[in-house]
Amino acid sequence: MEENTEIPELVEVIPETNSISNPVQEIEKLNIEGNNKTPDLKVPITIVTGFLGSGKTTLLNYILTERHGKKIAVVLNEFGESSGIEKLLSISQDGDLFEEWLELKNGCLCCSVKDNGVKAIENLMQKKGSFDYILLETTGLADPGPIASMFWLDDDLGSDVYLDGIITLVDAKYIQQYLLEKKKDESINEAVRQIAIADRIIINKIDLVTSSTLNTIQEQIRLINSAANILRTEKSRVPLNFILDIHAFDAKQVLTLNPEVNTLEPTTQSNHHIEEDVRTICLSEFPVKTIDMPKIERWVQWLLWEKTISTTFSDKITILRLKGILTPISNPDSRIIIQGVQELYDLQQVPSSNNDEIIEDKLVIIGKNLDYQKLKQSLWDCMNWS
Ligand SMILES: Nc1nc2c(ncn2[C@@H]2O[C@H](COP(=O)(O)OP(=O)(O)OP(=O)(O)O)[C@@H](O)[C@H]2O)c(=O)[nH]1
Repeated sequence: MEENTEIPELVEVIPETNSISNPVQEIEKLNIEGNNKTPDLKVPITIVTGFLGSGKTTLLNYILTERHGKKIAVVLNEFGESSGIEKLLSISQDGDLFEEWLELKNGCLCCSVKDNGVKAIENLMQKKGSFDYILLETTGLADPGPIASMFWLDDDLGSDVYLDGIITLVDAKYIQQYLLEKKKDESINEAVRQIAIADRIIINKIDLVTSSTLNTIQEQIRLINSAANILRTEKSRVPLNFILDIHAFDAKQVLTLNPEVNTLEPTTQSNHHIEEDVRTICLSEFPVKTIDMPKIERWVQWLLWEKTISTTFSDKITILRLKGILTPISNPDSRIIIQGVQELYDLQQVPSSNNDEIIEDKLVIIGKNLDYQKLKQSLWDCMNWS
């Protein structure tokens, strides 16, 4: 294993016109939050995804050899394209390898029923003792959506684990080619899905491309997902607090959605040709100051389950990720936090603190076939639903 050297200089990559928070500031903030965090009895799981050869294993090796004081288990979500029947989970911890075969009637881990992966990890924790942290590496060809859904669990289920965040590695040399790949069934290709669903994106292998190519890649990634934080690096080296203990699915984390998150309408977006038309849209400036929670929930269900904007529009849409902060009619001193991953969603009403008052209501939607005007219209219309 390669000896640890200094982390290479990390380049801030977010274009000014289309940016979220400055990662350097973000890292400082995460540092502070990480240090003061209330101890959590549940074990965090970070999903590490990225297309073939993007540097996932390099990242895991780097994490495991860094000083973090954590007992980390690595779960490899590997499955042969041909078999798809059984799933090998390997847990390595301090060089010790433990393997468990998951017998899945429905195929690989990512298409199995939700419980199986979680139960397998809980069983392993019972057999091998608990871990402080779990890193789950998906195969390069995996759609991380179903895997994320599997580990994004309701608190009430009393699971020992919780989903901390989704990290996507991007191979700077090949990503542009991967983004253009067309699937036979016209569905969204995996490279695009992996970017769309991410909380943190690491553009790796920057030694293999020019800085202008990197800027172009950055723009293409931003068009797909303007809500994720991005860092560029070599050999997958990033500050650990950029990727671990990020609490991306906590309601409080959604409250920190940067006010500058992309508000571009699809028609005004750049000319970079990406076959898979996945975009981030941010709805803000709502017609009413407070929103009826049951109505917004029904609207979210329309989006995620009916895969259309409303009864008025027939366009088929695909939502990969949803994050929102709204103010409920029932209690304007609180906020509604909305999160969604593919067909799963969560709405929570949380009390607002003084700091939250400056955070504007907004809804960030990442998906395919999104029409800004139609989405806005349908959201307005849903306020009049009886
Ligand atoms: N030039 C260069 N090579 C890198 C960099 N990071 C990783 N690599 C190399 O790229 C190759 C693939 O890296 P891995 O970490 O195995 O990638 P992976 O995503 O785990 O690959 P799969 O499991 O096959 O999907 C290895 O030979 C790494 O040493 C980098 O920043 N620059």
